[in-house]
Amino acid sequence: MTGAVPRLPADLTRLEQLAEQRLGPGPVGYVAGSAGNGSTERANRAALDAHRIVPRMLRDVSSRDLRTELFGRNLPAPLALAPVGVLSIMHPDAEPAAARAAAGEGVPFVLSSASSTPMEQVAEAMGDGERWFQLYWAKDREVTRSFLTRAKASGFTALFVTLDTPLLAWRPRDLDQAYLPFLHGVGTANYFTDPAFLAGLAKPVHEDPNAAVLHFVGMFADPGKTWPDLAFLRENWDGPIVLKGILHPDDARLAAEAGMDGVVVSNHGGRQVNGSIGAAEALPAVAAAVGDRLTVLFDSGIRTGDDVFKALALGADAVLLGRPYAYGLGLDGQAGVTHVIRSLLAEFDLTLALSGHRTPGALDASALAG
Ligand SMILES: Cc1cc2nc3c(=O)[nH]c(=O)nc-3n(C[C@H](O)[C@H](O)[C@H](O)COP(=O)(O)O)c2cc1C
Ligand SMILES: O=C(O)C(=O)c1ccccc1
Repeated sequence: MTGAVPRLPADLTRLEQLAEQRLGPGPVGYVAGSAGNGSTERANRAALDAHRIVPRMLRDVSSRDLRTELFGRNLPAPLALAPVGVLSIMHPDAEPAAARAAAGEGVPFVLSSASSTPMEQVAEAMGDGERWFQLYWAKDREVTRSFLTRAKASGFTALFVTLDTPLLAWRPRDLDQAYLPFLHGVGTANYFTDPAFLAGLAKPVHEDPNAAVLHFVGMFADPGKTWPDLAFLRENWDGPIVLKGILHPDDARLAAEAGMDGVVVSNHGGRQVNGSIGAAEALPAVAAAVGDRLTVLFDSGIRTGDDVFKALALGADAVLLGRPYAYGLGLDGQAGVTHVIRSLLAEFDLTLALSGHRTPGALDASALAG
């Protein structure tokens, strides 16, 4: 044995508890926490657990192929890392470390608008690794336009527009601990380096950092947006656009009508509308409504390889992973994220094989009971 950090467990569901033991209560509380009394976070798990896999036998699973095409890109597996803001609260290496781990495995990294590292630096850390940019759609149109220009110039190929966070939800853990990272300027890196954002400040950031943070809090998202506003994004982004936070099949249809390329069926990991439907409960109806027209991605509650299997069987083309990689980062930096990606995909590959399937595309509802 070398080094002080023990190997991370093969059972990824143990990471949250380990992170609680080894990292500070504020940061871990922020990542692990959810909205309200946590009933939607529990519903996410219950919705996945309610389905059971019904394995098939004698189907020659000696070789499997996890490769998946998304938005015209050939990926090694139906997996990407979800946009998670403020990652420097987990580890000083933050987004560049997580992004390097993703790039090393060929897995796309979705960079949050609220990252603790400017997008240009994350892009540089990734080399030619596949990167997608998550947009918090700001009130200030020039900031949005500038973000799109910067993201394009930095090699981000797809745009993920998060619709479920026009306001931050009531999150009791953060309120009780008085822990809100962005009030200390964490998560503002893309804004504080943006000429359009800086132009909106009365004084430079170093002269009045509190005013700059308050300006960020007041403008990073916009509860006034409606469906016709998507035309602005379509005009200013020539790559794929994916709407994140879709739960209703009618919203998925509206996304298709607005010329979008995909949706992420997600409730933000239970961090926004407490009391809302478990994300996996919403997946079949969304896939039935738009699966032939749009790429359907899924997140919220994925913890194991069998969860990936179930999401694909319920109609997703691929999944995003949120909290588990943030814990991996917190516990062991880039190596921790690599561990999480490899473990999840190895378990998924074995679940696929042992259930009698060779490719992700072979999965449908007939693989499940319940
Ligand atoms: C600490 C934290 C920060 C997040 N920040 C963002 C963000 O900046 N943008 C976004 O679209 N989603 C954000 N999310 C939501 C994730 O992209 C994803 O939807 C969610 O974590 C998936 O659920 P899971 O954590 O159960 O895998 C965040 C989630 C966490 C836990
Ligand atoms: O915490 C979150 O879920 C989130 O989406 C967010 C929003 C703004 C800043 C940092 C994270």
